[in-house]
Amino acid sequence: MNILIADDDAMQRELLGGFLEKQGHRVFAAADGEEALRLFGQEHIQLALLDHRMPDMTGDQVLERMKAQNPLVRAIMITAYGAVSTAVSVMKLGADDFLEKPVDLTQLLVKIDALDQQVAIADDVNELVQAIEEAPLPLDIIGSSPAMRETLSRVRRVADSPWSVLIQGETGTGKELIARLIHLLGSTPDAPFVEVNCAAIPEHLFESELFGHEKGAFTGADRQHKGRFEQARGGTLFLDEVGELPASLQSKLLRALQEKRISRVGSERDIAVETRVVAATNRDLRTMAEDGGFREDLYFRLNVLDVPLSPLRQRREDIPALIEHFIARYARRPTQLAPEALDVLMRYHYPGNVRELKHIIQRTLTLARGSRLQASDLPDEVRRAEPQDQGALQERLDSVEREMLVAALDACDWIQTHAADRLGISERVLRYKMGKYGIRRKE
Ligand SMILES: Nc1ncnc2c1ncn2[C@@H]1O[C@H](COP(=O)(O)OP(=O)(O)OP(=O)(O)O)[C@@H](O)[C@H]1O
Repeated sequence: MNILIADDDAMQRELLGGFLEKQGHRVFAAADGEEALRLFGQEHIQLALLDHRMPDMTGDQVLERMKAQNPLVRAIMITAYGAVSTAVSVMKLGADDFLEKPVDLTQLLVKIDALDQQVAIADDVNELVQAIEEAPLPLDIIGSSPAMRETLSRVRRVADSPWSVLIQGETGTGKELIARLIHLLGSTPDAPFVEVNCAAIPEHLFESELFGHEKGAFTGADRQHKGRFEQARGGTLFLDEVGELPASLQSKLLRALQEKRISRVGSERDIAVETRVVAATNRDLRTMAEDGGFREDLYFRLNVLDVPLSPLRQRREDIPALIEHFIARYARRPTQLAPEALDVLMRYHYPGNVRELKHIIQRTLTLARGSRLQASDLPDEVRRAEPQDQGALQERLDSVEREMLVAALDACDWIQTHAADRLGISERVLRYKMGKYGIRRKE
């Protein structure tokens, strides 16, 4: 096993390390929490032996962070002699076992043996997860920022299920692309992917567009017509801009989703439709549902699984790769980007997100004279855009947050559990934020 020992006592590290190495394990030793976390990030650690009391962090704080990176890591906490209550609490926090100091080496071996099987299972699961996360995507989707990686990992997890998915993000963030990806990674990638833009279809045509109609159902219905629901049978129906769906149709859509049956306009007959629904919106559908602008039951039906997409200005790390991608796709000859042009593009705030960046590159490629795109080739509104004063914004947000925390604590007589409840956050998050802003009760 690869075992990490974290203990500020050098003698203890050497004693345990030497002993475990003799048993055939690979040992990594750390003198404090920070070093332990660094090693954990670099090495494939299967078991951690953590001293509960270290100068910079407690063992359970270290373990909590390790678990955030790899929830299946195994850990034995080493506590002071007689500290049974600590031992119980560290087990609650996710350690598999504990040992009291001075560590009895025979007992240590017994405990490690007991964890052997679990380590093997954890390794298998991690390998599987990694293979899924790293499999190539069937579409060209650029994004290695943490936000985009999180989105893509979520997509991989939800794609294979039959449940409805709601993709939420500003205009141009790639919602349609993600919907197609969900379809292609799903269980019926060869079945149809049918799109309906709920904002583009006039209300009076909507029902027949979605559910179809029989010949003679209304004036002008000179032929039978299959609706998009039926066309998407066995595959995916993508409801774009679902927030724009008129109220009268929301209930009809809800019925179709609940009963998995539709009827064409002008027909009494029900038709069974096994269609997966993926919806997208740039509106805040939850607030709309709360305010009565969107049926709440339909919102819950659509939002069984949700995939949020961040605006491009919140994942600027993706901009260079996206530019490269669009240049490769649209340039007619080898083209480069001058560093000053990249600077300008990195600073711009992209209200139209990735679509806007794509249009900027297309436009610049058409108008630029040389094979090197200069800052002066970029559209005026991009060059002239005020740099986003992120520092100032963050400062304002922080000061508002701090004020809210203090007000809640004051109102609750500084009882943290109550204040956390009032703010709708966990007590742990409250404590973290109090630490961050140095909030202490005034004497
Ligand atoms: N991560 C990405 N990698 C590559 N291309 C992207 C990415 N995200 C978006 N695009 C491209 O940007 C354009 C806009 O994407 P898309 O139409 O999916 O956005 P949307 O969120 O559905 O927009 P709207 O809300 O206006 O319907 C498309 O040409 C798409 O291919």
